[in-house]
Amino acid sequence: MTMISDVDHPEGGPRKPVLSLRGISKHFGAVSALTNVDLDVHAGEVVALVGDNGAGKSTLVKILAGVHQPSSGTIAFGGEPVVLSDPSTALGLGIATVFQDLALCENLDVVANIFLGRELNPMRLDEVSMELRAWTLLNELSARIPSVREPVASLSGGQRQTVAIARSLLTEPKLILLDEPTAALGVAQTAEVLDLVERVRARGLGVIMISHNMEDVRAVADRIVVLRLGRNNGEFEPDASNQDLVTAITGADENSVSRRANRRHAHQSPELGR
Ligand SMILES: Nc1ncnc2c1ncn2[C@@H]1O[C@H](COP(=O)(O)OP(=O)(O)OP(=O)(O)O)[C@@H](O)[C@H]1O
Repeated sequence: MTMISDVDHPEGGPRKPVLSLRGISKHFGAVSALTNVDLDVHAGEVVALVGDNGAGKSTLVKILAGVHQPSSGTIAFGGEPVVLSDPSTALGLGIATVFQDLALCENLDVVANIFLGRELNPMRLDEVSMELRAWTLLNELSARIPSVREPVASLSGGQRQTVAIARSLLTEPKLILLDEPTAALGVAQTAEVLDLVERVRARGLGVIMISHNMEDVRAVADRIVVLRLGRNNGEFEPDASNQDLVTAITGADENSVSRRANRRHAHQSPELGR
């Protein structure tokens, strides 16, 4: 597996980002979903994208996946300006996306799901080679899947997420976008998926992970980027204080959020966009 960063800079100069967004805006009619967003992501880096409901996270990921076109701004990928005109262009350039619904085919087995879509089997591998490739990929990810011939309908939430991530790695992307990979998972399955994210990072990929769960974000992210009302409202180290994060996400400081929560007799810590 080639590490992108080392190849880019054999003399050891400053690391170039694999992805650079400059001044990205997106309007849906009168709604400004994103305004002038700048963002860099490096190879081997996990960037957590956090923000309240409607902050623009999904819109940003959909622009990178080629689903939406930005209204203005530029995207550079691998140091070159790119136009992500549709999903297959984004995938072909090396940007893979795992959407929240995972887009798995319930009745098909793990191998068939990993190779779902003709563009993922360009070499027209036969069944045995496909099974071997799927096994190798899952082993590299230390995935806990009992059998690649299981229909995905019989797998746990964490295992299904694993299959979807393995499928996205088949095309050897340089950047992977994960849309709330731990949503609705229990403690053990969340830990399994976060381990998987670590292993994807270790392969030298850049990772953008949308999450509403600050514990997950702190566990795995190298950097936390906060979107608020469609703008980049600050970038934080994973050990940033809750107060700083809550302030950036909601615009209110944590104490005033807690006071409001107490008045409602809430027993949980402030919810961040959930
Ligand atoms: N296809 C669309 N048409 C019109 N408005 C849209 C569309 N997609 C998103 N929006 C609007 O853009 C804004 C940002 O939405 P987006 O889904 O990107 O936020 P988000 O941060 O992903 O929120 P959530 O955490 O709830 O998923 C919202 O005001 C939303 O209503």
